[in-house]
Amino acid sequence: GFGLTNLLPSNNDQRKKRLRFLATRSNEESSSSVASTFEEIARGGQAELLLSHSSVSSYFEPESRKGKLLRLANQCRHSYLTTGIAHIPQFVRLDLVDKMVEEAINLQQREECFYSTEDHTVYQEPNDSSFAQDHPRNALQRSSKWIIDFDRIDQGSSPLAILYKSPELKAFVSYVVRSDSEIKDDALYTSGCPYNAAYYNLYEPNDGLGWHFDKSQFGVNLELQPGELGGDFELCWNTREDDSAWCFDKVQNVLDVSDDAHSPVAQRIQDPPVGPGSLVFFAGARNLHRVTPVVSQKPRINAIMTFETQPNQRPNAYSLKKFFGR
Ligand SMILES: O=C(O)CCC(=O)C(=O)O
Ligand SMILES: [Fe+2]
Repeated sequence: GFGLTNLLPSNNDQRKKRLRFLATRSNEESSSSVASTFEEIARGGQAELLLSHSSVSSYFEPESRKGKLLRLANQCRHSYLTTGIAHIPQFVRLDLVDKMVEEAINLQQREECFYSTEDHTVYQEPNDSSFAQDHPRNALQRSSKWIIDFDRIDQGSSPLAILYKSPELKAFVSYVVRSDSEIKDDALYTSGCPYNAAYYNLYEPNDGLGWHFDKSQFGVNLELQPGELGGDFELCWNTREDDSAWCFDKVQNVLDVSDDAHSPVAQRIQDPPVGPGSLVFFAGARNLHRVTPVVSQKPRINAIMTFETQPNQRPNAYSLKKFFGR
């Protein structure tokens, strides 16, 4: 399904009417008040907890240990470490969720987007001809979705860009995801890539994402318009011990039996029941994950924010070409 054709009525007059409606709506929006700082964005959602301490560096110091924020952070950290996923419902308010949904749809209408349809390997690495074509190293996955990448988002006014670039969010993400005992340095960086730093995903009917490992080290998923039917996020916990191990046997196992509900692999698939505004931390570089095909008409929309342990990191050319068209 191609987005524009699905979103707009097929009748020409109706299409024009719909476009006029969308245009008026976006004019009205820009004249209404827009949240332009992290503080404004955080109000009214669980993200507000990130404002409850005066400086970012004091969030997690002993004197605030009894705080709600630390409890939430520790719950997330524990869940992330033991299941590869942590879920915070209602992290951002619904009016901001609506703003982001509208931003994504408006950019898609203006064709500021890329529809990825190419098959890809699980590892997001080019084919290696020293392995058979059906070996997990080369096995192809079918995916399709729209991406509105970071470069297409208004850096000054988009709530997504403001959220992504805020030191408050980064400090929180760092606390949750960088808790492995082998990691001494807890620094975390936003991406050096102008495209995959933070982006919107739009899945229309039949769109979905095959099994894959992420190229960015840490991914945080902000759910905006979860799929009504289909479009489930599934993560297979413990697929590989580190970001570069191949673990062909485990990967093969997931590819072979994951659709069998009684298989041990299926039981390791995490699928949190998310709602609009949910924040989901997922260890996507280490754990195979996918999005099942969307069945209902309403598109599934979310935003992915990526973080790295080193500054100026970028995904490889393969991933940029296949998914971002860049
Ligand atoms: O859309 C999702 O829920 C997951 C997206 C994802 O895995 C990705 O963009 O790499
Ligand atoms: Fe992913």
